[in-house]
Amino acid sequence: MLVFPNAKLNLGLYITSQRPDGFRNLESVFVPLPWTDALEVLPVVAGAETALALTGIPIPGEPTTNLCLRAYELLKADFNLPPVQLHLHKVVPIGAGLGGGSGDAAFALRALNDLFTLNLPADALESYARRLGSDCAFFIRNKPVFAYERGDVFEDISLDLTGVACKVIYPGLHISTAEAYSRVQPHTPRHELRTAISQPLETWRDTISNDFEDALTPHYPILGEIKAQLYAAGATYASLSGSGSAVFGLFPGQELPPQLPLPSEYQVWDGRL
Ligand SMILES: C[C@](O)(CO)[C@H](O)COP(=O)(O)OP(=O)(O)OC[C@H]1O[C@@H](n2ccc(N)nc2=O)[C@H](O)[C@@H]1O
Ligand SMILES: Nc1ncnc2c1ncn2[C@@H]1O[C@H](COP(=O)(O)OP(=O)(O)OP(=O)(O)O)[C@@H](O)[C@H]1O
Repeated sequence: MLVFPNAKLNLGLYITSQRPDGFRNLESVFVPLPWTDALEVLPVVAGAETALALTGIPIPGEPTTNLCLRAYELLKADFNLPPVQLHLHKVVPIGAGLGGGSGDAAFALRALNDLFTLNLPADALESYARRLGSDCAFFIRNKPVFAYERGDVFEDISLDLTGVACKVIYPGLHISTAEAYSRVQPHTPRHELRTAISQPLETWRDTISNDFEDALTPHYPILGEIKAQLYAAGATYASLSGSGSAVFGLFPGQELPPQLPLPSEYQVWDGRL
């Protein structure tokens, strides 16, 4: 079985309070971003052991800690799964605020559920996904939502950005999620995100922000420079995604986002949502 785990964008992100479990409560709108890895999950021949092959962008850390394998182990603990051969081809930048690893984990759960006919409903898959990371649960249903608590509890919203031209720029700066959180002091959101997101996209520049962006930009000025470049190129809305360092711009009404003169080492995704 071959699947294509996508990334996500955060439209607005507010860190509202510290939780007793060490995590923070947040409010954000998540939307799928069709920048994808490729993941193959195959049952192996009798006698062979579970293995993971990795190609594409190198992933820091031991392959045994890869979220795809952790997803398999989680289900194997509850179901009698046979060994599998996994192949992950990594394309989505890591440490970018795009949820790349989380998408891999959630798509691995979904693929194993389908391949071995476990018949787990979405609620059950979300519970497994939450155990692998805060962002993982979003990728089970993989549709625009308002997210709260750890970013893993969802409310439906009527937001349709299908076809909107989008540019995502990753400047090669790996910002660890834990470091990013440590730089933000939780506070009451500046805007009511559910109300703001329901207003026309043209208003978002003044009403939707990302607390990580405010906290990280003074330390990493390049983030502000990329955002300014996107607005100068005609973006209607631009922001850091999640805890960065990827910055995106939305260009509604345009066939494709404009080309920008960017350093060749930057990773860029151009397309339509
Ligand atoms: C920044 C976001 O990408 C926004 O969608 C997510 O909140 C990050 O989610 P994630 O990468 O799945 O993060 P996790 O693997 O669950 O947690 C990594 C670290 O981030 C911090 N963390 C994460 C989520 C959260 N709601 N509060 C936190 O304080 C914790 O220090 C945790 O140890
Ligand atoms: N399949 C995977 N893809 C990417 N990173 C993985 C994967 N499996 C495990 N990891 C580990 O997770 C770390 C990246 O997590 P991190 O949260 O920084 O980035 P991310 O998942 O790409 O997106 P985000 O920044 O939105 O959380 C890597 O350093 C790596 O050790």
